[in-house]
Amino acid sequence: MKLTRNFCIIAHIDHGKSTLADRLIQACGGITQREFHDQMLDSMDIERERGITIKSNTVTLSYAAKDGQTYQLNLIDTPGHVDFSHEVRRSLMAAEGALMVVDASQGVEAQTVANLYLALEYDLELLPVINKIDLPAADVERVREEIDADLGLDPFIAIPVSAKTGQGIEDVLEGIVSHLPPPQGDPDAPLKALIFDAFFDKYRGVILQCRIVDGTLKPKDTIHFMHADRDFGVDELGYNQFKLVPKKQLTAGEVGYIVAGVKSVQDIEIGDTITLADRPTATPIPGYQPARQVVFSSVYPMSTDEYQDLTKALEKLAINDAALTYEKDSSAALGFGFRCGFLGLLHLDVIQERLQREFDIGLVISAPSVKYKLQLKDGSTIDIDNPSNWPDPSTIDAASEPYIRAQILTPEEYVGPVMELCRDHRSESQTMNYLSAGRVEVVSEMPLGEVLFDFYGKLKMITRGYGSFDYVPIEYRKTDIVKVDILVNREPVDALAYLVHREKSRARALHYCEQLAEEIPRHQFKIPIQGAIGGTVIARSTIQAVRKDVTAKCYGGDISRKKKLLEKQKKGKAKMKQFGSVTIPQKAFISVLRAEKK
Ligand SMILES: Nc1nc2c(ncn2[C@@H]2O[C@H](COP(=O)(O)OP(=O)(O)OP(=O)(O)O)[C@@H](O)[C@H]2O)c(=O)[nH]1
Repeated sequence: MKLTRNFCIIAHIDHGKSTLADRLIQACGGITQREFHDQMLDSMDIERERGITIKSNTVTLSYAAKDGQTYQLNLIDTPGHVDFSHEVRRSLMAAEGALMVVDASQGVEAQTVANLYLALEYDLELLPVINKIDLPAADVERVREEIDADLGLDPFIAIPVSAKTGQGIEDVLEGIVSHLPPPQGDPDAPLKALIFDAFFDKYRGVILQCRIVDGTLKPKDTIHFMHADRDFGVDELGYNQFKLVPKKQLTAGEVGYIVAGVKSVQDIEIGDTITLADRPTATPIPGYQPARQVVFSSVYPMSTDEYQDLTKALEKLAINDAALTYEKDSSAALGFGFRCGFLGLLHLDVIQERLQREFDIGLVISAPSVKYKLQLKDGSTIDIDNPSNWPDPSTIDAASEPYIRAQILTPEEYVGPVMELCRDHRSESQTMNYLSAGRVEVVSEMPLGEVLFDFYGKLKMITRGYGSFDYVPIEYRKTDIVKVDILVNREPVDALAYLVHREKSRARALHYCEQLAEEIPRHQFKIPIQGAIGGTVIARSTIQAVRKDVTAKCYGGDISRKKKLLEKQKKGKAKMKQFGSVTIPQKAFISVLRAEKK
């Protein structure tokens, strides 16, 4: 155990966590140059395109240090986005130390601080790494000052590196060995191990990633999941070295994989403690938190023929993503679909893209919503995340919605606009802390529902890209929420209904109406589009009538051209939805929601 180091890399998004991980792996000969390709740990296509690490992966490296000893380094990768903070927590729980990467040109940002707090919560030893020193804008001394003043870490142990050129990588490996502590634990005690991740393999079922805290685990042992209260027999265990490398045992302090006949990640709970069924430990590892879905949205296939495909696709995605929940939902306008729960807006985006890209299903997705708590006049309380379940307003006594504490770091000159942005998004309190190097931390308590749509994009715009943002959920607070219906030709399109604070209801309804008026083609009659609360119309626009003959310009002469045009029109129709007598293109739904997210 003295020769083992379990560590994570934490960083603000884009500061180079994945690139540094790749470099460390390469330096330890974890993979040959030929096999090596950039962003090794980001395996999914979408992740690679977006440059965001979503599923954590772990890898065991062997490092021959300058002291003549060979160390086993377990690098536990962590996702880099607020949506996945519970996954970050689990990774941190599996480690004793963390490399805290700070970009030498950007300095400390919101997620650097948020990650620092998380790491301190789990008592991790931190080793600061100043990355991207090859950049002309790199300012290592300024970043050292920030590490001291803003993070409270020892600036003199910070290691300057370039994950791009490889400069300083050896120093990082030496720093890991000398600065981060080895694990502790008793190999003879009853088994206590943390399941910190899991992924699904077509041939082997679920591969569990675990950190053994105490005890020893061997093939053929029966493991017991303490929170899920389920037993599984261990078929195989070993180290993750890009390939799964089977071993005879995993023991206290080690990190490795387990194959145990688990069929779907939904069958177990990540973050759970496993122990031996016939010699259990008395208490699970503390700090367990189940994944929390905070954003909900309905997903419908564009064409009802695709419902089965959508069902299968969601099943497949959920097998590998324990944080995705879905249940049957139906809409008068769109037919059968699913109500899905997500960790945040990015998680929703990723799932939506995968459904469309990997499974090629045309989708209509309703406006994302948070979960509201309602106190009814009959004394009961209900949770509502779906506008279609919104009760008659006269039965509601009080409503509350989830609030967050948002933490924004911005250069001083943008503080005014940032505060204004927060106020525009119903911020209830704002405090400012002046940091080093002319930066300010703005802490604001505001509704989660307000940051779902356009907050992050606007923040980036008003701070010219320098502002950064993170948040933690805090509590539910009283609110005044209304349900807005969107009516096309006087018929409500239920998939477009949304829940919103009364103050914001008109502006959003206007936006919907205008957007739909732009996207819905003219029909042979006039189409009113309205936003309404109950029976009261709060916004409206109109699509004028037109009579359109697509073949008119063919002078009747060219038959094949005429055919082609009709064919084209037919194809176009496949992407249209019929609502009463009005045809709405899929594009219209998408653009209403898109514009909202910006
Ligand atoms: N010039 C320079 N660029 C770097 C260096 N390290 C990383 N980058 C670049 O910075 C960008 C972000 O790097 P990533 O490794 O993807 O960052 P990350 O922190 O893992 O980002 P997420 O996975 O999205 O959390 C990429 O374009 C890298 O090529 C470096 O040392 N020098």
